[in-house]
Amino acid sequence: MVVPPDTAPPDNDALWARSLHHSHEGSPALVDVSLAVREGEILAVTGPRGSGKTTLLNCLCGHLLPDDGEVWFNSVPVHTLGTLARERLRRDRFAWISSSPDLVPELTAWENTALPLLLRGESHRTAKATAMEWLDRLDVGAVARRRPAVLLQAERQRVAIARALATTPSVLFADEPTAPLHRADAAQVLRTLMTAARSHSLTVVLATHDPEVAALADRAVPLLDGRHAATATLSGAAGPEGRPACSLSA
Ligand SMILES: Nc1ncnc2c1ncn2[C@@H]1O[C@H](COP(=O)(O)OP(=O)(O)OP(=O)(O)O)[C@@H](O)[C@H]1O
Repeated sequence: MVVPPDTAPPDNDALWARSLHHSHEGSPALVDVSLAVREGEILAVTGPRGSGKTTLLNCLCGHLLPDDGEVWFNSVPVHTLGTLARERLRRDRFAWISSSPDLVPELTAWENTALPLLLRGESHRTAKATAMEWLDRLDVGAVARRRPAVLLQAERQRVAIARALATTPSVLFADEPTAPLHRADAAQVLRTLMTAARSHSLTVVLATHDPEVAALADRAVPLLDGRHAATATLSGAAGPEGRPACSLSA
């Protein structure tokens, strides 16, 4: 389906992007990608290495400004916001899980998990209780008082996931969230992540190259070389809920 240039973002879409273009140092990473993510939907962005998944997630969450195109979060035009407003949006409404857990080395596991809650203004007591609850759900409650340096990589990743979920964000961006975990570990962590997302009606945008991980999502948007991979064959095709699998302006 072609998105006409004067179309307003639909009310029931949490995230909506039109005709995104982005280049890294002159090399195109995203070319004319448009998509919509509904409230509470788990959307997988799939594709091989270098297909533009991370760049797309960064544009959607306002970390990167697209060279061209629009990104709307509810009724907020993210692409027009200044740096501070985009930082506030990411702090207050979004959470991000990457494939490498970027924990603060000086803080313990529970302090890392509580940090975004404290930055949002929650009390120390509430933030700690919420952090401990999520660390328990991710099976790392026992290491809550340890610093990242003495944790296993898999434990650090679970802490990073607990930190993201503890904020119950409006949108969770997860970029290969289980990449550093062994297969069985990854399956268990993904189940926890999906259960938490469903029970809290989180909107999730999940970048993955793994078809088994993508199969857990409600819908998948495949990228290849920065473009929607199915441009030629799927344009206008209905998705599982009777809407276009991905709206393209190409
Ligand atoms: N900071 C950067 N500087 C220069 N080129 C970049 C940068 N980030 C990404 N790229 C390039 O942009 C293209 C898309 O990269 P991107 O990381 O978005 O893809 P990806 O699908 O997430 O890949 P991966 O799974 O390897 O992370 C690739 O060609 C990549 O080399």
